[in-house]
Amino acid sequence: MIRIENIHKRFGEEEILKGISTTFEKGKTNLIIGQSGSGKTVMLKCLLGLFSPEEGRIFYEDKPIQEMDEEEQRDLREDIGMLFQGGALFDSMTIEENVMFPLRMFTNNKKEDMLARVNEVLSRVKLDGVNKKYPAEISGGMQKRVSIARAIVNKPKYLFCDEPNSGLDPKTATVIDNLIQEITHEYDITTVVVSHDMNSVMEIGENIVFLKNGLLVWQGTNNEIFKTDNQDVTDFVYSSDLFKKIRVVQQKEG
Ligand SMILES: Nc1ncnc2c1ncn2[C@@H]1O[C@H](COP(=O)(O)OP(=O)(O)OP(=O)(O)O)[C@@H](O)[C@H]1O
Repeated sequence: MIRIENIHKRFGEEEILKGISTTFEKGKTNLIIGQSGSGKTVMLKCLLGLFSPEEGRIFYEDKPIQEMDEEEQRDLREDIGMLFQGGALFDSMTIEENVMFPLRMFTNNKKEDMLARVNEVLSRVKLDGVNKKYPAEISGGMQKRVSIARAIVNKPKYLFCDEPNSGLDPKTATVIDNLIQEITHEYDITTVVVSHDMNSVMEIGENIVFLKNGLLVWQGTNNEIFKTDNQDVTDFVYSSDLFKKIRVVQQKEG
């Protein structure tokens, strides 16, 4: 569980996050959504400790990151899996080496144990047998699955995903969304996904935080987001023609 208590983040004169409080629960896919420039990435970077908010606190379980000593911060880093936009695999490493990388960084495990774990997570993302291939030799969707395998190889308690679907076709994007959600439930991870994508909102939005101009203006589930009358949210949700048409049908059906 991650709890955010009234965080403010400024750059010079400009206040980007204007007092955000919320909770991201364990075992749920938590989404941060909002228009471009609303502060999603800045919020993600605050959660990761890459930016320090001027005010407010961020709790991992019941410990604020601001009060963690170096050892606690290192432990926290080990507990975090990251799925970067675009996948961010190392091109010159094989799939096996890519997935093993966090284990080499953070553990002193024996090579055979690391390999067993790599095979376990590759199998979990349905990529058995690709170990010796290079990223350029597999499809974009498969690369994303390798990135997911790498993000979970060290059994993280927290998983952060930055636009996990960018560059994927809608069908593959849905496969990736569902995989993220399944893994979140299976391993009881606190997952936070930054997204623009309405399909992701529909598929996996178990707890959605909607930001506008650095403020949290709405929070709820994927079922609730289609029923809300909050104008900011409906402008965002129904910005595509498809969703506008769905809304008209829904309203006709009462
Ligand atoms: N390091 C920085 N220094 C100064 N301003 C920054 C910095 N990082 C972000 N900002 C500003 O903060 C605001 C919010 O940016 P942020 O990247 O969080 O938006 P976003 O919601 O993630 O947008 P997008 O969906 O386009 O990625 C923007 O006005 C941006 O220019």
